[in-house]
Amino acid sequence: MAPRVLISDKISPASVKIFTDRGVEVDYQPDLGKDRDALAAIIGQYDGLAIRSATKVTSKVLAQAGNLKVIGRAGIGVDNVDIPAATQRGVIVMNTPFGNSITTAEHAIALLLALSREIPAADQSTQAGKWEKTRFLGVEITGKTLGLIGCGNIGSIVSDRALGLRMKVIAFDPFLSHERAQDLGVEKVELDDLLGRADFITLHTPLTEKTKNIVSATALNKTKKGVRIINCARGGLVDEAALRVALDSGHVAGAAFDVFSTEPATENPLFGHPHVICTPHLGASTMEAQENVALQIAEQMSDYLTRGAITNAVNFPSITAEEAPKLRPFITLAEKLGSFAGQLTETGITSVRITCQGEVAHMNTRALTSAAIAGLLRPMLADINVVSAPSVAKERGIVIEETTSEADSDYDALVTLTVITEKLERTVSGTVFGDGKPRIVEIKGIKVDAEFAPSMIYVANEDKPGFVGSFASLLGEAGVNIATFALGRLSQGGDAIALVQIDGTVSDAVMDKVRKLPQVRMAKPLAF
Ligand SMILES: NC(=O)c1ccc[n+]([C@@H]2O[C@H](COP(=O)([O-])OP(=O)(O)OC[C@H]3O[C@@H](n4cnc5c(N)ncnc54)[C@H](O)[C@@H]3O)[C@@H](O)[C@H]2O)c1
Ligand SMILES: O=C(O)[C@H](O)COP(=O)(O)O
Repeated sequence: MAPRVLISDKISPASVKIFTDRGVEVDYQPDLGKDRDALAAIIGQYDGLAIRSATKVTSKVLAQAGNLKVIGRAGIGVDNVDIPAATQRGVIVMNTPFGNSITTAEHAIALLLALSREIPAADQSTQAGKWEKTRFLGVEITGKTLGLIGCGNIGSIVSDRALGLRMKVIAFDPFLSHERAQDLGVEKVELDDLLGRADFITLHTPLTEKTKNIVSATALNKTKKGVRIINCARGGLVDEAALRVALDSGHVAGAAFDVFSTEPATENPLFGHPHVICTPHLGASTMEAQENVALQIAEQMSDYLTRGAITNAVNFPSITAEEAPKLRPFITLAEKLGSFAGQLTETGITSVRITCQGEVAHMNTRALTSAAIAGLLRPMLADINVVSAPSVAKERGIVIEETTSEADSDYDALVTLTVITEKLERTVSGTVFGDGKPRIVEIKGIKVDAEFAPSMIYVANEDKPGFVGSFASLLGEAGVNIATFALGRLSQGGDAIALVQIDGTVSDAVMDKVRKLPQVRMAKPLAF
C-alpha cells in the first residue's frame, strides 16, 4: 500500500506532484493544522505529516499518530513540534535548514532599511495626503555598526549583505569560530560588547533556554542610546514589554519585528508605537523560498517513506538513498545483537561499546549504534525505538563508545557489541551473509554460527560429554521440536555455548529442567 502524507499547512501545492510522482498519496488540507483537535482526529491515518509553523504537533496529537513515521517541516524552526514526544514514538522529524535562509536574511535587511528611513510610517502619511517632509529624518546605515546575535546560516547571509551596504558587522555567537568570523569579515565579540557598540541589533538564533529573553531589560540598559532592534528569528528572544519601555523612553530609537512571543500576534506590547514596524512572520514568505522548501521537504519525506533515506532529520543521523539498502540488513543485525545482549542482561548497564569492522565500518555507524541500543534496552523499556534510543541511553547515564576498524576477522563485515553491566562484560558479534540475513557468529569469544529466530534457547555450559544428548531428549520429551542447533566452545572441556532454534515456545518448567542439567551454567529462552 502506498504511504500516505497529510499536508496540514500552507505549503506550496507544487509539493503534491513531487509526492505523487514518487508513489506517495497526499491529502492537501492547508488549513487543518490550525485546529489541533481536527488534526488529532485524523492523524492516525497517515505515515507522514508535512507542516510549516501554523501546525502545532503536540504530544496529544502524537498520541493519536499510530502510523506516523515522519514529520517534515517545510522551513527551519521545529519549535512547533514536540521533538522528545516524536522521538519517543520513533517519528523522524526533518526540516529544510537552508531553503528559506536567503529570503529571511533579505527580510531582516528590508526591515533594517525600513527602520532607518521610517518607510512604513512615511508611506502611510504620504498616502493620507500629509506630505510630512520634515517629520521623517532618517539615519544613514553606511559606516554604522550592525550587531548580530547568532551568526549561523541566516546571520552569516545578513552579515554578507550588510557588509555590501558598507556597515561594520560584529557578532555574538558562542559557536562561531574565529576563523569563520574572519572568513565572513565580521568581528566576533561578547554579548555585552555587542550591546554597547551596535547601532542596529539583529537576532538570528533559535529560541532555547539560553536565548530566551537574551535581549532582556538588563541587556537593553547596556545598549547605545538610539539603537534599533530587528527580530526575524523567534518571538521570545527579546523581552517585548521591556523593549516597549525602552522605546517609550526614547532610549531605543526603533524596532522591527517579524516574530512575536505569542503567534498569531493579535495584540502585543510593541503594537501601536510610532517607531515600531511589524510583519506577520513573513521572513520565509517569498515565492522562491516557499517553492524551495516545499519541493525539498516533499523529496525528503518521499525518500524516507519509499526508500528509507534520511536527510536533515533533527532526531536521527542522515542515511542516503544509496546507503539505505546496504545499511538496512546491518541495522537489523545491530538491533538483534542488542536484543540478544539485552535479553541476557539482568543488572544495570554502565556502558556499551560498538565496533564496526570491515565494509560496515564505512557505513553510517551512528545509525547502527542507535539500532543496537534500541535492541539492548527494549527488554527493559518496551517503548524504545531506533530514533529515541541514544537519548534514552544518555538519560540513564549509559556511556556509549563507537569504534571502527578495517577487516581483521574471517568476515568482510563484522559488528561487535560489548555490554558492560555492574556485574559483568558480555560480547557478541554478528555479520550479514550474501543472502542478506543477519547471523550471530561469536558469543563471549566462542565461535558459533546461527541465524536469529523468533524462538530460541541460549545455553552456556561446560564442554562435558552427555550435555547434547540429555538436552535434546529433555526438549523432545517435552514436545519441543529443535529446528536448528548451533554449538561452540572455547576449548576442549572448557566454556561452551548452544544456540538452539525451536518451533513454538518452551515452558518455564522445561527451562528449569534444562538449568538443572549438570553441565549447564545458564540457560535462557530468547525471542527475536
Ligand atoms: N522569520 C522567519 O520567517 C524565519 C525564517 C527562517 C528561520 N527563522 C529563524 O531564524 C533563526 C536562525 O535560523 P538559522 O537558519 O540561521 O539557524 P542556524 O542554526 O543556522 O543558526 C543559529 C545560530 O545561533 C547560534 N546560537 C545558538 N545559541 C546561541 C546563543 N545562546 N547566543 C548566541 N548565538 C547562539 C548558533 O551557534 C548558530 O550559529 C531560527 O530561530 C529560525 O527558526 C525565522
Ligand atoms: O522557521 C522557519 O522556517 C520560519 O519561521 C518560517 O516559518 P513559516 O514557514 O511557517 O513561515
